Order: sequence, then structure tokens, then C-alpha cells
Amino acid sequence: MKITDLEKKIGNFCLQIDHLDIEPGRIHGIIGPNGCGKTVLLKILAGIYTPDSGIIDYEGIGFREITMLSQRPYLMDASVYKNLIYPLQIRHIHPDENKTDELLRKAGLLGQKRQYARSLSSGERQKLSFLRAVIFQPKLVMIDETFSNLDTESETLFIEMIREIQKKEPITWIIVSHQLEAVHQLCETIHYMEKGSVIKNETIAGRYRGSGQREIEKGHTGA
Ligand SMILES: Nc1ncnc2c1ncn2[C@@H]1O[C@H](COP(=O)(O)OP(=O)(O)OP(=O)(O)O)[C@@H](O)[C@H]1O
Repeated sequence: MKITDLEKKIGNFCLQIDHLDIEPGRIHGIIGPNGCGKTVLLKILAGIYTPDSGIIDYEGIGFREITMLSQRPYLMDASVYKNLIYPLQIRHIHPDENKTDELLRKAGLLGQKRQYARSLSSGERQKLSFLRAVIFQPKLVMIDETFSNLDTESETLFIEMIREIQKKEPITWIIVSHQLEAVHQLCETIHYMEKGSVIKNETIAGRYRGSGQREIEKGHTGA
């Protein structure tokens, strides 16, 4: 995905990204201080906000193949299971209950399968929203601070699940997080933002493909 000359003004805030390359099939992290525009950028990429100007080339990814997890996940007033299979239902895909049970078991939610989603804790809600996001095999998943309420064990579990997905059939991930350790553990490219712009990109070359060597590209963004 290629972003060129993107601009969005909201009140006194201005997002201005001259150039950002989101290489497909990789795990990207976005790091930056509070209020620097990380969520605004994700919302633009998800089609929730319309930019004032700029070009976003999704390189073949359709809007129905994009999913965004927000800090406070929206869940339907229905059971955990119904929430989980909803993305499949709207795409007319019949859920394989063995597979869905396996996902719930991995996330420690199998015991709550028939409970109302509203009865879940905030961390459990985040886990359910993650499972629901990956169940329909999207091409782009954007995660906005979804790891913030997870305990260490759950965070590790999600890192492992993301790695497993990448090993089988790599998709593109954009992960916004203040959990710097998790971002550094997981991401292949890290984009640093400040005051509405991307100021630096850091790539760990071949992280899941061999060398693990770190390269820093400065000035690549034109910032
Ligand atoms: N709907 C809105 N109305 C007014 N201002 C907004 C709106 N959405 C975002 N902003 C402003 O845009 C700026 C960037 O917000 P954004 O949520 O993208 O920051 P962030 O980098 O995600 O921060 P954090 O790390 O705190 O989540 C902030 O100053 C925020 O107040």
C-alpha cells in the first residue's frame, strides 16, 4: 500500500504524510507520542475518515478485506460465539465449529462461548475482537492499541497467533501500540510519527525470512 501527499485537518491538528510505503505481507508498527495522529491515520486507511487530499493506493486490497480493531471494541449484544462468527455470516461462509472452538480455546474463551459478550472483561473483549478480525482471512488488519488491556500471557498468545498467520499465509498488519517491547518483538518495519508526520522508518530486514538485520532509513518519508 502506498500513501502519497496525504493531508487531513481536524480542528488544530493536521496530518501530513508525504510518502509512506506499507509493504504487503509484513507486520508494520506505528509508534509515536499521544496525539501525533496514529489513530487518525488508521481511520483514514480504514475509510472511516476521508482525507482532505492525497492518494492511497491499496494495491488490490478491497475494503471488505480490511479490518480495524479499536481501543474499545464494538461487540454486538449477543453471545461470544455469535460475535465471533458474524464476519463469516455476512460473507455467507458457513462456520466450522471445530475451528471456531479451537480459536476460542486458544484465547481462553471457550468456557464463555454461550455467554453474552457484554459479560466479558475488557481484556477478554479485546481478545474476542481480535479473533473476530482474523476469522475471515482479511488482507489488511489494523490494530489500534488493542494490546493495552492484555495480560502478559495473552499478549504473548497474540504475538504467537500473528506469527502463525504470517508463516501460513502472510497478510499486512499495521499495529499502533505504546507497548514498545511487543512492537519491537513482532514488527518487521516500524514507522515513527511525530506531530502528524512520519519522521522515520526502521526495517528489520528478513525478520521472518532469515537475516534479522536492522536497517534504518531516514528521510525516506520526505519529512
Ligand atoms: N474527531 C475529532 N475531533 C477533533 N479532534 C480530533 C478528532 N480525532 C482526532 N482529533 C485530534 O487529532 C489529534 C491526533 O489524534 P489521534 O487520536 O490520531 O492521536 P494518537 O496518535 O492516536 O494518540 P494516542 O496515542 O493518545 O492514542 C489529537 O490532537 C486529537 O485531539
